[in-house]
Amino acid sequence: MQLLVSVRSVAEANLAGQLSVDLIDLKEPNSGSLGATSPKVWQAVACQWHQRTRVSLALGELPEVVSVANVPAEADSVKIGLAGCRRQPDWQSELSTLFDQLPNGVQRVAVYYADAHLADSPSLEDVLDMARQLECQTFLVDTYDKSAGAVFDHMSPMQLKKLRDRLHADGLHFALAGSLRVKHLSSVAKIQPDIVAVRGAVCHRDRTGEIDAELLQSFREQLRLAWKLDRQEVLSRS
Ligand SMILES: O=C[C@H](O)COP(=O)(O)O
Repeated sequence: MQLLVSVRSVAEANLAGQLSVDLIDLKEPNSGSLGATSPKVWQAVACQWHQRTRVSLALGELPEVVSVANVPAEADSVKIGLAGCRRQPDWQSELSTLFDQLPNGVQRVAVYYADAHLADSPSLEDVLDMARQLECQTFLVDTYDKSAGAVFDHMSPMQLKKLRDRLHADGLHFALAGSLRVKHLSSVAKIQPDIVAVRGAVCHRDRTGEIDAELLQSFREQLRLAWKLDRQEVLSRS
C-alpha cells in the first residue's frame, strides 16, 4: 500500500517529498477535484523529485483540457477527470488523443467519480471499459463534489473491494481517494487498495488550506496501524 498526497505548490511538494510520501500528486484544490496547477510547477517538482519519488499530475476535467504539451517527461502519471462527459459521445476518443500525446513512459490513470451523478460523468462500467481500451495502468476512484461527503457515502466497502478484485484481475492498480479521514482507515485497510490518496485529511482546516507535516505523519502512522491490524485479523482467521 502506498500513500499519495496531493500538493499545490513547490513548497508543499518539498514538504511531502521530505516526509517520504510514495507519490507526490500535483493538484490545485481551488480548481476542483482534479484541478491542474501550472506547467511551471509541474516542471519544477517533476525535475526536482522524480528520482526519489513518483510525481503524478492532475490535468483538470476532459472538456477543459486542450493540450498535454507541457507535461514533463519526468512525470510518472497523469489523470484527467471526466466530469460533464456522461452524455458526450466522443469523450473516449478525445481522451485517447490526449493520452497518445503524452511523453513516452508517462502512465495513464483512469478516473471514476464515485459521485458520478453529481459530476455528470460516465458510469463505472464505461470507465472500466475505457481503462482497458486505453491501456491505463491505474484506476482511481475519487469524489467530484467534496462538499457531498466521502467516497463511502457513495460506494460501500464491499463494492470497492469487488472493484479492486476486478481491477487486479485486469492487471490495473487501484487508487482510492475521496475525503478519506482517519475514521475511514479500518475500512480502507479491508479494501486493500494499492494506493491511498489524500489531501483534506492532512491539511489545516480543509483541502484548500495548507498541508500540515504533523497531520501528514499522523495520518500515515494511522494508516500503517490500520493495515497491520487488518493483516493480523486476516491471519488469525486463516
Ligand atoms: O487524489 C487525491 C485527492 O487529492 C484527494 O483529496 P481529498 O482527500 O481532499 O478528497
